[in-house]
Amino acid sequence: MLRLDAVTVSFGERTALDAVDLEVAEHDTVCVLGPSGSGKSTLLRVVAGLQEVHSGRVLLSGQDQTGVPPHRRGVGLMFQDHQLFPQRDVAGNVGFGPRTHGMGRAEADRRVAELLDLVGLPGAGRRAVTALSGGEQQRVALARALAPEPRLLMLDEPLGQLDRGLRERLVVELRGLFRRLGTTVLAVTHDHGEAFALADRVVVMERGRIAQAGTPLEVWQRPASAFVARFLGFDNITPATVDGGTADTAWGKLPVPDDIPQGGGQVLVRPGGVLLREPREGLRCTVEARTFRGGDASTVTVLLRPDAGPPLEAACTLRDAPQEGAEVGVVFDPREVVALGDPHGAPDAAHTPAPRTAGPGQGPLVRPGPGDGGAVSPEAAP
Ligand SMILES: Nc1ncnc2c1ncn2[C@@H]1O[C@H](COP(=O)(O)OP(=O)(O)OP(=O)(O)O)[C@@H](O)[C@H]1O
Repeated sequence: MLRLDAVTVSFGERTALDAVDLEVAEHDTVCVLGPSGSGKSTLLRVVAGLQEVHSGRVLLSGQDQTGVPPHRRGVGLMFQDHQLFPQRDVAGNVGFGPRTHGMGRAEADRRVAELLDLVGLPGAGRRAVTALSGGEQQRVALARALAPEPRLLMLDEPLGQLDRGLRERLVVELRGLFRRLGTTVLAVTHDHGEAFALADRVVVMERGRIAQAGTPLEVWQRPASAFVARFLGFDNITPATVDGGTADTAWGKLPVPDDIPQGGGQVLVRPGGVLLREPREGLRCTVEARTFRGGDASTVTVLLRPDAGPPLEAACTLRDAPQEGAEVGVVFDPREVVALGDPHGAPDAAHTPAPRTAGPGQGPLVRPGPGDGGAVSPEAAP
């Protein structure tokens, strides 16, 4: 459906997109994730035809879009701030695209009613958009973006301004809606929880480049670099030398999975792999703090200060969480130890899945769950 070939965009000295290759298969939802300034919005603008490329090409359904103006590309774009027309009512907003494309009034009215049903606002056509809640405006904006039946729907921080509870609900609804309609979606967000809940594939950007692309589960289970791991909220990262079944680290010798690359590099230990024991066992640590993870008060992150090495985070249930100031021992679960690629963010070839162009329904769905501030969290992943 969509292909970017080595797309580069520069603003003066600043390279916003640096030879980006990307594919989005028909019916897939791809979420582009990344910190502020990593190039996410520029990527959408390039596909929409709102931003010229300095080199490379954008292809939609195999056709080079060079020189094709935005309104002829057949893509829909929904911005973070909705950009609804305040002087028009809900129906006027949703019907705007079809009407300007020459659809008759009766047919456009039917379409508007259909779309309002679809987004959960049946009968809201005559309401003033200024009198709607943020979540309702969001739905109207979505219905308006869907109305011209774009071959590709692009969403820029679609749930960015909504409160957390609403985002959690809407992200599940959106996913269901896109599945039912078979819409092809390219969305950008800086919230990894949202991306993991919505996407068949996620693309993590770092300074204008793709740091990793894969299914949510692949990226979550095997972050390709320290940058990706830290962006996903993992902090237990340390240099390591792997020899056989152990890694020599600042925390001592860690057991590692059999398939981990040998030699020098960095490892990540996911918090679930930091197991709390009696103080006599394993690496001795002091409990510095305990924090709740997102909305799930039963899961706690325990921040540990080890006798040796950088701080560690352990995940455990509230029931099992030791008190602040307590002394504990830590042992490591090798299944939660992951080798990371280049610390500067270049993908580790061994762990970066090749871009996939599969059809719908093949990506794992990571259900909303507890998270550290995100709308939904991939921590619910298996
Ligand atoms: N019109 C412009 N003129 C100059 N620099 C720009 C322009 N648009 C974007 N940039 C720069 O290009 C880089 C990428 O910007 P972009 O808006 O794509 O990032 P982003 O990942 O969407 O960020 P955010 O999450 O903050 O929206 C940034 O360094 C930004 O300052």
